[in-house]
Amino acid sequence: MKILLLGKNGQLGWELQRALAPLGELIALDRHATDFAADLAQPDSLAATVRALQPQVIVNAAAYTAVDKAESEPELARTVNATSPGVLAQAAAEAGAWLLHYSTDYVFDGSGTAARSEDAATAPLNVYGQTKLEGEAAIRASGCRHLILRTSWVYAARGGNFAKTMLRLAGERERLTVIDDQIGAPTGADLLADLSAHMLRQALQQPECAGTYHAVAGGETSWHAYARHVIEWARAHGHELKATDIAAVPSSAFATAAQRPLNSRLSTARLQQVFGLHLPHWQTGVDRMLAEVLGR
Ligand SMILES: NC(=O)C1=CN([C@@H]2O[C@H](COP(=O)(O)OP(=O)(O)OC[C@H]3O[C@@H](n4cnc5c(N)ncnc54)[C@H](O)[C@@H]3O)[C@@H](O)[C@H]2O)C=CC1
Repeated sequence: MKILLLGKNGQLGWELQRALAPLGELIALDRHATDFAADLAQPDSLAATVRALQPQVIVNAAAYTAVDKAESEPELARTVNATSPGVLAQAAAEAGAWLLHYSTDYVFDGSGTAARSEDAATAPLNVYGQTKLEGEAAIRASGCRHLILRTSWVYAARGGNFAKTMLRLAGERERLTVIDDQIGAPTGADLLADLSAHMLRQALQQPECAGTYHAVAGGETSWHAYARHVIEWARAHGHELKATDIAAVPSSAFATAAQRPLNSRLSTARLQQVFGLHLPHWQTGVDRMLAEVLGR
């Protein structure tokens, strides 16, 4: 089996290179690939890449993920997050290939406190969420066999992430202020990549598993409790940090270009039921990432 992976160097793409490798011949590209066009800002070039490579599976880990910047670059965000996934989906439909694609909790408005199911009404608050939602719709409209995994608060050991930023700030300052009114589940790119591989393997055998799934780690937290957890973990493992006061503040204390949903709780009942997979608690993955990053 031939698998085409786009966006190979993002948080998720990097982990997918590992997780998808045992499933078949993996061709992993990023936007600067020279042999085959793989820049999602250039939708017209993508169909030729699919036709030339003839993959049985296309995995799209590429996305415009700069949530605040998207407010001032809506056209580029839309091209990368909606138009190009639609082109890939059309090409997949024509080739009889599967498309595995990722979306976000930001397709919802985050009202209330309940965990949302896949069928809950969408109402994005920002350009990024709107373009990701349009990408989902384009994939469904293409008629290709697909899996769309909506995830949230993705982190990875490689590259920058929220936990690393908190550790750096906690080393520099006595007082940190962190938002406590956005609730969600930090989800490791490694977990998401492993889920992807398992789900893909089953879906290839059972095409009726195609569809949209919420894929996030277990449990829930706020950014504030997440930051406290990270700092306490580091202290418990012998790291000296200056910060003694981790103050909880509302989202309104931080002015950002894009509005973010307060309630990012996603129900994973469908994923667990259809695929029989277990979603470990978010702290399990974060602790593992911290051990990797801090070398303990
Ligand atoms: N990071 C997060 O907190 C969340 C991410 N997601 C979704 O998960 C998926 C993976 O996200 P991450 O790995 O965290 O993002 P990332 O920002 O780490 O990686 C995105 C990748 O897309 C590539 N890319 C950007 N523009 C491109 C273009 N024009 N052509 C080709 N490649 C391009 C980037 O170079 C990068 O390698 C995306 O679909 C994202 O929308 C969903 C919810 C939360």
